[in-house]
Amino acid sequence: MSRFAVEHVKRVRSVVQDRIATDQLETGNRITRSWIRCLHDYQLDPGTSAEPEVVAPVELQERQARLADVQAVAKVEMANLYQQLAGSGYAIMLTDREGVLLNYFGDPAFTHAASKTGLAQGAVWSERVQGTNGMGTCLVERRPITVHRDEHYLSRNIGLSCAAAPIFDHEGELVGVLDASGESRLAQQHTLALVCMSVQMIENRVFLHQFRHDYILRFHNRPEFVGTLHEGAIALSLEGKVLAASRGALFQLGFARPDEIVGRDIGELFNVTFPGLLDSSVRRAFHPVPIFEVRNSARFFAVVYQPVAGNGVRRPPRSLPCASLGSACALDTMHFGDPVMAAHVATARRIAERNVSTMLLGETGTGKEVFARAMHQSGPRAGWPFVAINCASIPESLIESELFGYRSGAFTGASKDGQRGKLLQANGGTLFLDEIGDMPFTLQARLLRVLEEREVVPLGGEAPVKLDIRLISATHCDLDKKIAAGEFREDLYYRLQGVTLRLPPLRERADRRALIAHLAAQECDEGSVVELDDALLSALDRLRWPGNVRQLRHLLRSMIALRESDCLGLHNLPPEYRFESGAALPAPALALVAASGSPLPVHGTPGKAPDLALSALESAEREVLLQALERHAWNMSGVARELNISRNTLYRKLGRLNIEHPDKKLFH
Ligand SMILES: Nc1ncnc2c1ncn2[C@@H]1O[C@H](COP(=O)(O)OP(=O)(O)OP(=O)(O)O)[C@@H](O)[C@H]1O
Repeated sequence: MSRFAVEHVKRVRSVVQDRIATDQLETGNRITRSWIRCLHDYQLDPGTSAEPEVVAPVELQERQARLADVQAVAKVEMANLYQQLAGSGYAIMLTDREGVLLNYFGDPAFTHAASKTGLAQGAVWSERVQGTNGMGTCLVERRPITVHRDEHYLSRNIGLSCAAAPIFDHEGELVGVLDASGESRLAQQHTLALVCMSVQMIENRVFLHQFRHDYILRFHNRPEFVGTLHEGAIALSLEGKVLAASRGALFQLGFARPDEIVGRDIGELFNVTFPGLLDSSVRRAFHPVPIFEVRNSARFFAVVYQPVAGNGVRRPPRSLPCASLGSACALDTMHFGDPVMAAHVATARRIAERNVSTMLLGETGTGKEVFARAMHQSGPRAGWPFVAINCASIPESLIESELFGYRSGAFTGASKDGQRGKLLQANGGTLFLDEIGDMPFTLQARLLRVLEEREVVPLGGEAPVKLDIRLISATHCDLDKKIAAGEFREDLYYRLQGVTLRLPPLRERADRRALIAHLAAQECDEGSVVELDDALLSALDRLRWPGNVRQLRHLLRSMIALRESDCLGLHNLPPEYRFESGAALPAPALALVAASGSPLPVHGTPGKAPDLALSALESAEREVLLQALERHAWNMSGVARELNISRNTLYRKLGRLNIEHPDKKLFH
């Protein structure tokens, strides 16, 4: 035994005996308490040279099978965590509740040394067998813990540094431990925080998977956190009774144990009715809706996800709104009888279960992202993340790290904790690559390689991480032209477009009127009903809608917000829309006519000067854009943000509407 080991054994014995002599068995920190258990209760020799205990292969398989649900999810998270820590000599391990090591991801530099101490599959790391250690002591304490170097009880383990966090099931039962262990000199402060985040992710995903055949309410007090590891999740029966709640849900609602809310009606927790909540989730196309908690009136944002079809799916009662019947309904709301959209929905349903890459084409605002989300919702990946990345709005220099992530210290300015790229954030779920036509050419080759090999190597990292994603891409560009111009790789194009769906512009949709009524209903507050009279519907039906469904939604939103009564008519239509719809001449268009001295040509009239060949609506749009540009002192990012469009879309609009900076300087 080395001199350090001998001194360690002496120190452990003296600390424990001191405590026993002074009758302080229950006091002290967690490490001391653990040492006392080891010597006093388990009668372990801190200097033992006994071989590490390992279960037989058959027993290991049985234990792995018992925790199959957790293991399936944990493997992905372990790979992600390993990737974040790779190169720092760490191994990531999962144990069951008896401390038997079920899975091991090891840094090659560490694996050899680790196997000597028993850090290998099948080894038993309970406190009773291995003394004070991350996994075993975490199981006893039921809390996250780090056990660093000579805080270990056995002298043979003092070269290790372990960060471990417990994994609980939805009933609050401890099911296992996730642990990152490495050689102590490489110990990092933030390791325990990363392990805790991974555990939270595992618990959430296991919850979503286990209750995938039930309704699941996912919520947070910030809308952007719904769908992230910070969210709370509550599984609901068809009648709206709480079946189970995730740890995050209990925490946010201020409950200590699941049995405090299981069996309650959702209306006892939030000021909503279950059918109302289902309805508004579907109507809002699965964007979080505000709800209020009953006890403290705290505001949350929530989405109800529908049961995924499959064996054992219980049929919803007849009284629920049609839109909430079954998971396929997310796709149902994509059309109201338009034959092109109906065919697309049918295709999307046929490929819902298969991992076919899909390319969505269509003008801006036709609903490509909404459609992609509906596809995600209707497939088996619904409980997993939907991650959208807009290739046009991220500066070229950042796209690579956004997509692939990076290891700590990979480049100047990189966060010290590294970052998990969007590809890995989407692991298990769907990655939506919006505006793919604007992806820089050099990055296209790298993306293609990742898609072919189905694994990612983060910037500055060495170890590849397996990738399991469904890919949906979208663009308004003519990719054929881009390929011909050498701006888009043909091989990537074929890899992305397993199935191509072109979403029709709003002006070509045969179900325009029904869609208008549907969106108007979505824009109303719960409980209120707004009617659109025939004259208004006809006027809206005649418009050309360059901004498609997005523009329609915004117009309806402002008309509904400004209404004086619940029946909307032509008088509610803003003046700039009236001319084109045939209702009246719009004020901004009049101003333009007056300024130019010419009559205003209708849209597309040939032979006119380009700056005048604008429809009334385009003139109005031009006016609105000019005002926004003035407001933001011609700052493009500010204008794009205010109008909720990408910078690329904004530049396209400026070109189309002949808007130039007054000083003809470059836009910034
Ligand atoms: N089927 C739909 N149901 C409800 N709302 C829709 C639908 N389609 C589009 N919208 C509305 O239009 C807005 C724009 O949709 P989305 O972002 O999906 O369009 P897009 O084609 O991806 O646009 P862009 O090319 O500019 O990114 C959405 O925020 C939503 O409000």
